[in-house]
Amino acid sequence: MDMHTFCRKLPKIELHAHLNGSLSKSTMLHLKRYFADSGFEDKSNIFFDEFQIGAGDSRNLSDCFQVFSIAHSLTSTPEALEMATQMTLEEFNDDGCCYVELRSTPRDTPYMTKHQYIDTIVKSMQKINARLSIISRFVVSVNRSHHVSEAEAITNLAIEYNKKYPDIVVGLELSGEPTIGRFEDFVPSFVRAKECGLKISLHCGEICNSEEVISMLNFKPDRIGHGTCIHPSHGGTEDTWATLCKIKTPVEICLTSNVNTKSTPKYASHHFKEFYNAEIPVLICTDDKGVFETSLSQEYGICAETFDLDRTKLARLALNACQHIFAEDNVKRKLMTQILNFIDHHC
Ligand SMILES: CNc1ncnc2c1ncn2[C@@H]1O[C@H](COP(=O)(O)O)[C@@H](O)[C@H]1O
Ligand SMILES: [Zn+2]
Repeated sequence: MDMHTFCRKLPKIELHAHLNGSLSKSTMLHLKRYFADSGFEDKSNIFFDEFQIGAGDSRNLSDCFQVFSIAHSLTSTPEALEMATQMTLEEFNDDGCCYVELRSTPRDTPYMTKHQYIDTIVKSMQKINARLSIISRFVVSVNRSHHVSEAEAITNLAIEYNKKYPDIVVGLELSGEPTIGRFEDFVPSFVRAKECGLKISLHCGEICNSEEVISMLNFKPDRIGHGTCIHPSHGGTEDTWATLCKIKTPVEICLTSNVNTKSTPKYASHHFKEFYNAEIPVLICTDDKGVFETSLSQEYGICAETFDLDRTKLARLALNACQHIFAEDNVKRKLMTQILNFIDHHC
C-alpha cells in the first residue's frame, strides 16, 4: 500500500472543521442548482477562484474572512443547509474519517432563524449517523467579531440543544477574525457553557497576542485551535510556551490552512514540530477543506512527509486524537478499537 492509500484508509478523527469553509466545489455546485431550481433569488456568484485559497494565493489570513459570505449565500435555507451538512459529512466519510466534529455559527437568514439553523444541523447529523459508518457531532461556534449579546444568544442555544440532544451537540468554540473582539468579553458565555457540561475549544494564538493566549490557556479549555503564535520562535513568548508545556492543552493543528493563509511560511517551519517534540497532544485537522482545497487524508500525508513520520507514528496520531474527542467514552472506546485494529493489520 502506498502512503497516499495508507492515509486514506487510516481511520481518522476530524476535530476542527467549519461547515461553511468545508463546502467542496461539487457541494457548492449542487447547492447552486438547488437555488436555481427552487426559484429562490440566487445571490451567490460563485467564483471558485475567489472562494478557494490554494497554495501560492496572494491573500492572507485577514483576507480569508471575506470568502465565507460566498458559502453563506448557499446555506441560507433549511433545505440547503441540510444538503450542505450531509454532503460534507459524506465527503469526510469517503475520505476515511471515522469521527467528525463539525462546527458552525448558527445565524439568522431571510429564510430561517438561528434556532432553525441548529435544529437543521442536528437533524441532518442524526440522519447521517443512522445511514453511514462515520460518527458525527456538532460543536456550536461563537464568532468573536459579533456582539457579545449575539454570543450570549448562541450560548443559550448551545446549552438548550446539548440538553435536548446530548449525543449530537457536544461543545462550544470561539472562532472568527482574530484581530476583532476580545476574549475576555466572551468569558462569561464560555464559563456558563462549561458549567452546563459543554466541552470548550478556543481558536488561540492564530495571530500574535501573548496576553490573550495566556488568558485563554488559563481558562483551561478542553482543546485549542491552531496555537500558531505560542512557541517563542513563532511569535510567542517564553511565558506562553511554558504555560502550554505545563498544562499540555491538546492543539488542533491545521497545516494547510496555516500555510495558505501565510500564518506559517512553509510546512517545514510549522509549529507542529515543536509541539510534537514537547509531547503536547497534536490533532491533525483540516479547518476549511473547501477553502484550502484539502482533505484530512491529505493533511496526514503532508504531516508524514514534512516531519518524516512512519506509518506507525502517523496512525498513533489518529489513535491519540480519540482521547480528546468531545463525545462520550463509549464512542472513544469504539474508535480506539477500530484504529488499533487497523494498526495491527497495516503497520
Ligand atoms: C482560517 N482560520 C480561521 N480562523 C478563525 N475562524 C475561522 C477560520 N476559518 C473559518 N472560521 C470561522 O468559520 C466561519 C465559517 O463557517 P461557519 O459559517 O461557522 O459554518 C467563518 O465565518 C469564521 O467565523
Ligand atoms: Zn478554524
